[in-house]
Formats: sequence, structure tokens, C-alpha cells
Amino acid sequence: MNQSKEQRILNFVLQNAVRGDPCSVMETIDKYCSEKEWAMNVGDEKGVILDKTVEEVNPKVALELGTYCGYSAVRIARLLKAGARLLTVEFNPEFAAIAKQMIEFAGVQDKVKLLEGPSEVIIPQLKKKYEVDTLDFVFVDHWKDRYTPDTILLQECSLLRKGSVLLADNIIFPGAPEFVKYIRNNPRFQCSTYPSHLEYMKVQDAMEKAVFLG
Ligand SMILES: O=c1[nH]cnc2c(O)c(F)c(-c3ccc(F)cc3)c(-c3ccc(F)cc3)c12
Ligand SMILES: [Mg+2]
Repeated sequence: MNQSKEQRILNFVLQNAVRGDPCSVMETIDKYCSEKEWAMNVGDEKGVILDKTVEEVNPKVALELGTYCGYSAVRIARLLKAGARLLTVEFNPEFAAIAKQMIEFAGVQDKVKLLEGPSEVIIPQLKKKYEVDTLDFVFVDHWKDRYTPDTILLQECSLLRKGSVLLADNIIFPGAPEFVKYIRNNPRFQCSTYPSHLEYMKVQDAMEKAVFLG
């Protein structure tokens, strides 16, 4: 059976990146996806916005919604301090299988827990099943129609505390207008927008940062 694009990306990393070197894995994925096959990794330009936000927050407990091939999980995990952890949620089993191998090859598996399933099922399990108290940082990069309901669910599950930071990808392209309306009009969030470009393309995109005010 012929390979999926995600399998081809993983194979290219296994053959060309340096095992145990997260930056090498990121660079190799970016090279493949800008030269050979486009894929929906956050990429190197928006990735810098992600890096700066993670470094500013310095999270002990981070959540990612939308693992895909593991590019941003590797990107986030490489910046986490000793003892800090990233929980990343992926509902597509094929993507989860690729991401697991990508995360292990990059050598960040001790910092990352990959949770396979729909976000609306996983989020209510975070406290009891995954021993989360509150989340310091959430990277929202799964499916635009889930951005708002999952942000509401995080609040309902008391997973946000004063100062928790959400960063959402793709708020221009493909766009998440309902989420933008919800979060910018919500007095419990302080929002800021970071204009950028769609990964590997000259198309406008942006990321929205939202700080929970408690
Ligand atoms: O779904 C996503 N989740 C997270 N990040 C994404 C991302 O960073 C993207 F750039 C895209 C994107 C944008 C433009 C395009 F042409 C193709 C795909 C998607 C996406 C949008 C619609 C779909 F039907 C499938 C994928 C996503
Ligand atoms: Mg995205």
C-alpha cells in the first residue's frame, strides 16, 4: 500500500535528521515541507512566535491540541525546563503513530505525553487521569471549529488559572472567526494578535495570544 504524506515526512526525518537533536528534526521537516510536499506544521516563521511565547511563559505543564506529525510538540518540548511536561492531543490514529516516532527520534519523549483521542473527551480527563492541576500554556492548533468549544471546556474543567496563556494558530487562514469573536469579546481574556504567514507559503496568517485573567 502506498505511503501517506506523513509517513514520507517521518521517513525523510529518520534518514536525514540527527537522532536526539530536536532542532535538526524541525529543520528537516521544514526543508521537506517547503521543498517537496506542503504539510500543516506550524512551520519556521510562526514557530518563532510559538518559541517566544513558550520562553516567556516557561510552562511547567503545557497542553497542545493538534499534534499532527509532532513538529510543534518537538518545538515546544525542546524549550521546556527540567521536570516540565507537554501533553499533546491527536484524534487521528495515523497522525498519532507518526508523531510518536517523531517525538522519540527527537529525544524529547520524556517531556511529552501523546494522548490519542478527541479533545472534547481528553480535556475532561486531564485532572484525574493525567494528574493536571492547571495548565500554564495551551497551543491551540487542531480544528478551527473546536477552538471555541474547547476553550470553554478548559474553563469549565477549571484547567486555566490567572495568567494561563493560550496561543491559537491559523486565525487568518483558514481562519477561526467565531473563536476570534469569542475570545476578543471575553473580558476574562487579554488578547493580542501576531501577524505572520501560512506555513511554507506567502499567504497571510496570524496567531492569537490570549491570557486568562482568572
Ligand atoms: O486543520 C488544521 N489544523 C491545524 N493547523 C492547520 C494549519 O496550520 C493549516 F495551514 C491548515 C490548512 C490551511 C490551508 C490549506 F490550504 C490547507 C490546510 C489546516 C487545515 C485547514 C482546513 C483543512 F480542511 C485541513 C487542514 C490546519
Ligand atoms: Mg496550524
